[in-house]
Amino acid sequence: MQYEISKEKSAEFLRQAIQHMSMQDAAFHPVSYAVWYEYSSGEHAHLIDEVNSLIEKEKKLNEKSTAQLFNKHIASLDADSAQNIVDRFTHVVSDINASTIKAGQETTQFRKTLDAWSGELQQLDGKVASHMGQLLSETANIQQSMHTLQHQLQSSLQEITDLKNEIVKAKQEAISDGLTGLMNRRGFDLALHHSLESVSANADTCLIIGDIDFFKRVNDTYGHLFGDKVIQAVARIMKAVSGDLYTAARYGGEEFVLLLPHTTLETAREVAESIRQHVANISIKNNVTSKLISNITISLGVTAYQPGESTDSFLNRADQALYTSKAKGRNQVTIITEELAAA
Ligand SMILES: Nc1nc2c(ncn2[C@@H]2O[C@H](COP(=O)(O)OP(=O)(O)OP(=O)(O)O)[C@@H](O)[C@H]2O)c(=O)[nH]1
Repeated sequence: MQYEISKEKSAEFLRQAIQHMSMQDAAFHPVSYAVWYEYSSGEHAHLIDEVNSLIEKEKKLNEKSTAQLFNKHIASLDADSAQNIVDRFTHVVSDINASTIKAGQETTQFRKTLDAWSGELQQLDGKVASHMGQLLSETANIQQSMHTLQHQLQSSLQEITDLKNEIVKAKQEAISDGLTGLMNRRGFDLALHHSLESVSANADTCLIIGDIDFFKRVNDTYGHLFGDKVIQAVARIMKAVSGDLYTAARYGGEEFVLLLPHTTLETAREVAESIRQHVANISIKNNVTSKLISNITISLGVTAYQPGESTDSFLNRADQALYTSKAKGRNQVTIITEELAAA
């Protein structure tokens, strides 16, 4: 879905969407707003066809058919697009809410004025007093409708807040690893791109890739659950070593990465060496035999970013360093500089 449209055009879609929504049986909420916004934008031929045929059959869309349309045509959007829809809806509802509050205040003032006049006019002319009574009762009805609308808008705003929180949570979950709480590969790739795009990215940005040694054997010998505990223990080390300075992630099954901005290759090597040593000191209880298992090791590769190179080339060089460590017997750190990689 494209959102690169002019403000005027999007305001026009909003206006049309609200008009359509007001004619349906479904309440005003982000889901129906999203359906009608997309309908009004004219972008989704399938959505438009289905809405038109539903309206032809049912006259109005109810909650169920609106939710079905949303799930079928809109729920597949990514978190950013969903966020976009919610943000736009928040603005619309907040604006309407503000106008309603203002209109409510004006109606209250109007009623007060009528009340004051009513007393005076009653003494003068019975007919005028009767018209005044009608005006007062109609104003009271308007006031009641305003209260109801305000109440509905307040619940819409609450619903939007809940939805926003869910989106924030979904976004967070999309970039974190469930087993370790570290960033996952997707999150790391985003962080890496972001970091390398920044003007301060230079040769003092380093990357460490680590891979637990013979991990298949760990799983085969002690079981998958024990393997998970090992992964979690290594993740804790990565987290502790990173602090606020570096970005750590679980890049794959038993593979970890660490991005070190503003760090020399020598410091990165020391960090990698410290990770290696900490992992070699891991000791985990095997719940089946109650014995402590401590022969866990990790191989690591380290390299420095070469200004202008692609993220793939940066990652590949670190990977090359890691596999040199594996090939040389594991449980060690290898550094590859640009010159060595080219050789
Ligand atoms: N317990 C557990 N195992 C996993 C997980 N993800 C991947 N693995 C296992 O990790 C193992 C990786 O094995 P390999 O890629 O063959 O490598 P390795 O045995 O570590 O050997 P080297 O890397 O050459 O030292 C596989 O057996 C996967 O099943 C996970 O989340 N939990």
